[in-house]
Amino acid sequence: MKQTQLLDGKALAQRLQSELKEQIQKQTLIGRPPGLAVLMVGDNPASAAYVRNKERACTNVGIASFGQHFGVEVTQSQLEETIHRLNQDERVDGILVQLPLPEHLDGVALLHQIDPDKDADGLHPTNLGRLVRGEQGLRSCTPAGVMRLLQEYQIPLKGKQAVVVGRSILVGKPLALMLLEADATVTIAHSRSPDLGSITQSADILVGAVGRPGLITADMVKSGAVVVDVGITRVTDASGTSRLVGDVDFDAVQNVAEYITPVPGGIGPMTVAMLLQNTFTSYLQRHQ
Ligand SMILES: Nc1nc(=O)c2c([nH]1)NC[C@@H]1CN(c3ccc(C(=O)N[C@@H](CCC(=O)O)C(=O)O)cc3)C=[N+]21
Repeated sequence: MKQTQLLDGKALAQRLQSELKEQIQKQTLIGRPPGLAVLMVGDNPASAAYVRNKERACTNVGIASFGQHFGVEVTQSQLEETIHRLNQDERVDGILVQLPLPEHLDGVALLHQIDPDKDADGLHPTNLGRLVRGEQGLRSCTPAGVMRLLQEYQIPLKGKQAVVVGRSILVGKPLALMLLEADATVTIAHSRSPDLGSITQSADILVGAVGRPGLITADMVKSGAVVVDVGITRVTDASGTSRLVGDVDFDAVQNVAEYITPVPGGIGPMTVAMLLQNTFTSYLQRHQ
């Protein structure tokens, strides 16, 4: 059997971050570094770990962090006021509300309050609309990270069959549009799609973006396909050790796929790299 090739998101993300660091060091005319504000609510340990990762990555490349961590008792209007203040704050180029939020808060309403030009997550309706229209705009980080990784390995997309499993606003829907923009023939499948395997079998590019470990098994993958695993679930085994697993049964699928992303070390680090990139892009654009 031909050896599968890893799509090494971790290595590419590291390279992109050192390139970004150099670019930021060269921006002396603006007189301040780019700034990113990550807003987090509550004490979800996974979210806290991601937020720490993002802030560490900011420090590494020279982006100033204006993050705030709120207790679960914070109100919708307190968060809205915070966002309005950050919208006005000249030191801040990117604002991100870490999801998921506690039940009593309306995350969509918060997204609407973010200045679209500071929407580092690319989730404001204006930026999603720009994506639908094929206009320039800030793009959601995870799907942008998938596209950048595919580009790096020169995976052809034009005229290829792409199947995205998952239809979330964070990943599935925007990624489908980006693949379409790259001239792939795109199918979006999801938890209500009957006979998922027969759909995924047609994929030259197969993306798992559901968040259900082991959903994509080897029999669902066409020989020679490019398999991208966006799902990241933390599981704890019988001995009590926890680890991250994707939607793809990696051990079996690597015998069928030509290219595959690992979890961890695949799309996760690319998401962070794209967040930093978006922050830098809006920093430059706000000073043109
Ligand atoms: N507004 C918002 N925007 C997001 O982009 C967003 C979010 N909310 N909520 C949660 C998800 C999840 N997410 C990840 C980012 C980095 C890694 C990452 O760096 N993962 C590493 C491992 C990290 C570890 O070991 O814990 C890897 O896969 O190699 C994972 C997941 C961003 N998300």
